[in-house]
This record gives sequence, C-alpha cells and structure tokens, in this order.
Amino acid sequence: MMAEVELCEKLGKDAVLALLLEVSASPKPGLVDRFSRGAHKDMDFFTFMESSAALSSYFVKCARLGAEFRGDHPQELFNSLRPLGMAAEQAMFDATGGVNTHKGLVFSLGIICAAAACCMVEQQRARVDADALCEQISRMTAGLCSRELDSLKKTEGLTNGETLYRKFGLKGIRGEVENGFPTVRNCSLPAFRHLKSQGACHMNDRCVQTLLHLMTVNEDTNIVARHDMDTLAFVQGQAQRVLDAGGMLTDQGRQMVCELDEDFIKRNISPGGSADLLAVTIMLDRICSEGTERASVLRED
Ligand SMILES: CC(C)(COP(=O)(O)OP(=O)(O)OC[C@H]1O[C@@H](n2cnc3c(N)ncnc32)[C@H](O[C@H]2O[C@H](COP(=O)(O)OP(=O)(O)OP(=O)(O)O)[C@@H](O)[C@H]2O)[C@@H]1O)[C@@H](O)C(=O)NCCC(=O)NCCS
Ligand SMILES: Nc1ncnc2[nH]cnc12
Repeated sequence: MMAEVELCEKLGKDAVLALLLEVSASPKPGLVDRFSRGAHKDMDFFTFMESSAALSSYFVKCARLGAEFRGDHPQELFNSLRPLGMAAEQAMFDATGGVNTHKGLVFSLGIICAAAACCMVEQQRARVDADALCEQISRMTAGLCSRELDSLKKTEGLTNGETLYRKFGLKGIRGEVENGFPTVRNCSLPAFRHLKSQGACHMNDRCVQTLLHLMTVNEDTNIVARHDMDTLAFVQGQAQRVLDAGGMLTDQGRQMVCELDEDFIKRNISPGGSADLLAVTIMLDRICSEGTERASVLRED
C-alpha cells in the first residue's frame, strides 16, 4: 500500500518539476523564461511559479485515480479525470489572476499522471515503457477529437482550439493526446535523451535544444491563434535554421537563439504549445524506462 502512495506522490512531484524546468530553461524564443516574459504582456516567470504551486495537489489526485482504477474501459479513467481537470484549470486561473499559463499542461500532465500510475500498479513497476504508456493514453482518450471537435455545434464562445479546428482542421493538444503524443515519442524524447547520453549540455541547454526540435514539427495552435498558418511555417523554418547552426551546442547557434527570441517578441509570436510538449518530454524522461534499462520493481517483497 505504501508503495502506491509513494508512487502517486512521486508522479505529482515529477509533474511539478516538469513545469518548473520548462519555464526556467532560458532563453526560449517568444516564451516566458528566467530572463524575460517573451511575447506575453500578462505573465512572467513568477506567474508560472504561482501556477505550478497551485497545481501540485491536482497531479497527485490524478495519479491516485489512475492507481485505483480497476475498470475494463480506459475511457472511464479519462472521464473521471475531467472534473478534476476543470477544477485545476480554475485553480490555475485563481492563482494567476485569470491568466492562461498551463491550460494545456493541466490536460496533458494530468492524463499522463493517471495513465502512468495505472500502468505502474498493473505491472508492479516504478517506471513504464514510453510506448506502452502512450498507448494507454491513446486508449483513454479514444474519440476525444470526434466528440469535442468534429461534433462541435456551438457558434459562440469557442476556445482557440475549437476555432482553429473549424478554420484549419488543427487538432492541437487534443490530437496530440488522442494519438499518444507522437511528436514527443518520435521527435523530442529521442532528442532529449540523445543530448543526455552525450553529456555535452546541461539541463538548461538540453531543454532549449529540445524545444527547438519541437518547434520544427509541432502544429502549435498558440501560434496560429495569434497569427496564421504562414507564421507557423515561418516558426518551423526558423527553428530548423537555428538547429542547422548547432542551436545551443555552438556559439553561433546560441547567438541565433537570442536573436530569434528578440524577433519573436517583436512579432508577438509565442510557441506555447511547444513549451507544453517540452514539459511533457521532461516528464516522460523522468518516469519512463530507457530501452533495455530494467524497470525497478515497485515492491521489494
Ligand atoms: C482540452 C482543453 C485543454 C482544450 O483547450 P482548447 O480548446 O483551448 O484547446 P487548444 O487551444 O488547442 O489547446 C489548449 C492549450 O494547449 C496547448 N497547445 C496548443 N497547441 C498544442 C500542441 N500542438 N501540442 C501541445 N500543446 C498544445 C496550449 O497551451 C499552452 O499555451 C498557453 C499559454 O499561451 P498563450 O498564448 O498565453 O495562450 P492564450 O492565453 O490562450 O493566448 P493569448 O490570449 O495570450 O494570445 C497555456 O495554456 C499553455 O499550456 C494551448 O493554449 C480544455 O478545453 C480542457 O478540456 N481543459 C480541462 C482540463 C481537463 O479536462 N482535464 C482532465 C483531463 S486530466
Ligand atoms: N514558458 C512559457 N511561456 C509562454 N507560454 C507557455 N506555456 C507553457 N510554458 C510557457
């Protein structure tokens, strides 16, 4: 019993740490970091501190629901999370004075905490295989886009995600989650772990470099909501250009990251969706086993 309680508390801690490491990595083009508020007038580094603290108990609750889940239909687990998520979103707004800091991550990391706890208890393992975890997430959220985007009836009070699906067919965070985080599994987690294996760069630079990889491929609805699809393509091209120069691994690349940050701030461009996937990448790196690494046994008895 103790093992499951500890497991849920650890998942909650890992989720908050992912939030803190993401916002702390600097500089991040157009985003809030330790040096600037990026392309945001309504939030800064300390807004994210307040938001992260307000969410800590929520992630543990999501993990507990996952650890206790014994149903045959993973979608039931997802449905049980929604009320918790809506309440957490409100707690976030209360903590930030109404500013949207972590709306996407309340959704993404809440689901990850629940799915991971469910898999870990089932397999009696303290770490899970990333593909198995993401398959569980996909099962939990099957039909999400059809239910929430395809069947959309309302014409007023649409969220950014709903509006952009209507206009461009972009599924945003819902599509990423329902497909089991393919952008993280195929792009950012391998990049993040390769950088770690090289030992060449510290956590800060590893996070910024991984963000650049994400920006080259992610269909970030934050960018399109403020601008258009051409701007999304511009961001993807610019991120690739910086990576081609080495990104955070070379002096020239580091200079280009700073220049891109200044340019995005001038253009009011914020890749908030890619920032979220960076936090998801950090979380999956912490809770998922790496290839042949034997997952440590949950119980010693
Ligand atoms: C399911 C919801 C979360 C969907 O919300 P919504 O309909 O609004 O959908 P999206 O706009 O598509 O996404 C919401 C946030 O997700 C992030 N995001 C966007 N695209 C991607 C992507 N491709 N991959 C991953 N994540 C993505 C993004 O969040 C981040 O950016 C926000 C901060 O940036 P900012 O530009 O300031 O945002 P705004 O204030 O909106 O714009 P401005 O006015 O400033 O210009 C911040 O949220 C970051 O996290 C998108 O914003 C939701 O409807 C829902 O159901 N929520 C309840 C939670 C729940 O159900 N939980 C239970 C399950 S655990
Ligand atoms: N560091 C950041 N800056 C702006 N939006 C974000 N959404 C998530 N992390 C963010």
